[in-house]
Amino acid sequence: AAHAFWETQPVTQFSAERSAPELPEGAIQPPQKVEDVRQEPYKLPSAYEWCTCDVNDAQEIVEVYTLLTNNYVEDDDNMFRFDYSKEFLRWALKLPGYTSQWHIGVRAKTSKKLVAFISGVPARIRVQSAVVRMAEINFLCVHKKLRSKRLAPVLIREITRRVHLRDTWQAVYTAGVVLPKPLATCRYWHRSLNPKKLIDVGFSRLARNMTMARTIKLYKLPEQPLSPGIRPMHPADVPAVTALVTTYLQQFAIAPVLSEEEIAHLLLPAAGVVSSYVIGGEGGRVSDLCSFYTLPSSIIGNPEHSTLKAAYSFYNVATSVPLEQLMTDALILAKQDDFDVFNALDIQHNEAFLKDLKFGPGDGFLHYYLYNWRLNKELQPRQVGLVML
Ligand SMILES: CCOC(=O)c1cnc2ccc(OC)cc2c1SCCC#N
Repeated sequence: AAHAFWETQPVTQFSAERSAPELPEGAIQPPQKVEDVRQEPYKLPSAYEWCTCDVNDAQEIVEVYTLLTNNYVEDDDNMFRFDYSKEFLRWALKLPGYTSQWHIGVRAKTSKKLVAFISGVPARIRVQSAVVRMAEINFLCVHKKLRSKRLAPVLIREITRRVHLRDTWQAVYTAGVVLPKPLATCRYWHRSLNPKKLIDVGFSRLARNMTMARTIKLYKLPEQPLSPGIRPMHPADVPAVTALVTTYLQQFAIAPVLSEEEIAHLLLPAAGVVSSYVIGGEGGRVSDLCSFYTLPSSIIGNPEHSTLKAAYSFYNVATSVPLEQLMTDALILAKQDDFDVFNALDIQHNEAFLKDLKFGPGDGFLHYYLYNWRLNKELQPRQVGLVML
C-alpha cells in the first residue's frame, strides 16, 4: 500500500530504468495553474477533522509539542525520541514568509485532541544551477494509536494541495526511511561530550581495554575555545554572515539561497534553540562561522536519565582558521553549554573532521528527497549543503 501511494506521486520511481536517453532533469509534472488546484481539503476518516495550528498561540504550540514529544521519530532501538522544544518549533515553523496554512493538524472530532501534524515552510533551494521556490516539509507525525490507518498519505496530499494553492510546485524533505527515490543518502556521526552518560544510557559501550576514567579522558576538551576572537554572533554581523554563507554554499549541488532576513532568523543565537559563533575579519567582515542547534531527545525507559541534550551541526564556514580547529571550538562551546553529544551529518565539508575530532558513525541514515524535481544522478553527501531541522 505504501508503494501504491508513492507510485501516484511525481517523484523519481525506483523502477526508473537506467533509461537512455535519461529523462530531462527538472520538474516532473507539467506546469499547473493555481486556479486548477483542488479547492476542497482531502477527505479524512469520519472521526477526524482538519485544523490549522497557530504556532503563536501558547496553547496550540503546547498541543503540537505534546503530540511530537510523545509520538515523533524514534531511533531503531527505541532508545531515543526527538523532543523538539516549543521554542524550537516556533523558530522552525516561523521562517520568513511562513503561512499558518502550512501548519496542518488533525483533531479527533469528539475530544478535539490533536492526533496528527505536518508542516511546510517556504524556502528558495538551488538544485545545481536552478533556484527553485520550494516548501520544506517537516514534522510529519501520526499519533502512535492511529498508525497504519493510512493517515500519512492524506496528510501529504493535503499539504501538497495547500502548497500548490500558493503557487509552489516543488518540495524538499528528509526521512530516516527509504522512499522513492533518495536525492542523497547521508549518515549521522556522533561526538561524545559526556561519555559517562552515553554509556549509562546504553548508547555507547566502554571499550574492552578502557576504564571509564580513561574514556572520559579520551573525550576531554579544553575549557576555552582555541580561536582567538571567536564570539557569539550578533545582529550587526548579519550582512557579513550572509555574504560568507552565500559564497560558501555556492559549491554544493543542493543548498538554500538565504536572504539577510533568513540568515538573521536561522543564525542569530536563541537560548535553547540555536548557537552561532563568528570570528571577525577586517572592516566588519566575518571570516569564520560555526553554528549548531539544540534538539534534545527523550531517553525512553531509562531510570537514571530522562533527557539527552544533543547539539546538531548547522552551518560552518572556516576561512581564517582550519575547519578542524573551528569545529573543535564548536565542540568546546557545546560542552560549555552542557550538551551530552554533538551530532553531524557527513554532508558539506564534515568528512574532513569527523574522524579526527573523535566522531563515531551512527547506525542511522538520513535520506534527502525532492518532490516534483528529477535529478538523474544521486548526490554524494559532500554535495549537500542544505541542513533540514
Ligand atoms: C547519541 C547519538 O544519538 C542521538 O543523538 C540521537 C538522539 N535522538 C534520536 C531520536 C530519534 C532518532 O531517530 C532516527 C535518532 C536519534 C539519535 S541518532 C540520529 C540523530 C542524530 N544524530
